[in-house]
Amino acid sequence: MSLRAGGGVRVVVPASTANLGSGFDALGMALALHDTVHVAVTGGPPGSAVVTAEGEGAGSIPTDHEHLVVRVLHRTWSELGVPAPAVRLRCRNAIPHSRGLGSSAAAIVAGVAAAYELAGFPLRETKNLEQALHLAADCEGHGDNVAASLLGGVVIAWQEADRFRAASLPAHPDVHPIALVAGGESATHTTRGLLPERVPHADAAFAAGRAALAVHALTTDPSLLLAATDDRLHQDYRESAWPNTIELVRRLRAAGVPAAVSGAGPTVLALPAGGELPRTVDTSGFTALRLPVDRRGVQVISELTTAE
Ligand SMILES: Nc1ncnc2c1ncn2[C@@H]1O[C@H](COP(=O)(O)OP(=O)(O)O)[C@@H](O)[C@H]1O
Ligand SMILES: N[C@@H](CCOP(=O)(O)O)C(=O)O
Repeated sequence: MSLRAGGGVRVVVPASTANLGSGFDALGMALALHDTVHVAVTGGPPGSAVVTAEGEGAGSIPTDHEHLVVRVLHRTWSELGVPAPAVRLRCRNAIPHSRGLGSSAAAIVAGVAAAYELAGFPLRETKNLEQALHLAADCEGHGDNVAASLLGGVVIAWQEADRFRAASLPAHPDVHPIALVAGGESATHTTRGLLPERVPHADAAFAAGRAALAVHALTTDPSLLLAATDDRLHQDYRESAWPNTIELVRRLRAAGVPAAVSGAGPTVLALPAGGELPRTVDTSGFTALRLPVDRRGVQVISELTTAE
């Protein structure tokens, strides 16, 4: 692939559900709902960008160098030490924005992945993949959702010194995610502002046990998902932003369904045994989407394009 006019890539990137209840900023899972971004290198003024988008966010997101994917392309090329060419982007967005399904993380991963591949740093090489993960997490501010979109499967994200790292594990075949997508929006940076500086030691210990259990439950023994998805680190602190979301999580859990806020909300993630929600729980106001786990993470395909 090449940064010369005529080079291009198609990037297909999955949504994510972060936190999984107990694993605030540490656990994520990729979901089979995908955005597609075509990036073409053109012969226009270096650094310029023209974006067309259809689907989610079309009409409200920028169509120039302020577009999130373009900003990330530029930052990535700058870090790689290569000059930014002119680009044309075509985006088909299926991931709803500001709902807790990782739309910004997916856009960031699309930008980093496209920039790496076009600059000749393929993500199949471990060193490039590790650097790309760090850069994407640094753009997002935490690693859980970008790691899921980049790597697929169930991810564990952590930091060593200032370095973001992640590992991906395959989900158990009996994990059947249902996203109950809320009608309203909630910006992640707003609800991060509702979190306290400190939490009680007992809650930290509770979270450590349940998050470790969540890895076991998601990969090996889904019968433990109800206990594993119980949270004390973020959901209740954010309740004022989406009371209906918290109420639905409580009703599902009272009915024995493993449920948590998806990412920073307001969507609810349910992981019912057998993949069916009980009819007794009223989910009105939310749209249920069955979204299998995406196992592959971001896919980058080389494309030849027209140069202008
Ligand atoms: N595909 C996209 N293209 C451009 N910008 C995007 C895209 N997806 C998300 N964004 C930006 O990210 C914002 C949503 O980010 P955030 O509040 O973190 O919610 P989410 O949980 O959906 O990631 C959108 O309002 C938009 O500004
Ligand atoms: N751990 C983060 C996850 C945010 O995910 P998003 O998909 O809602 O952006 C948080 O809870 O803030």
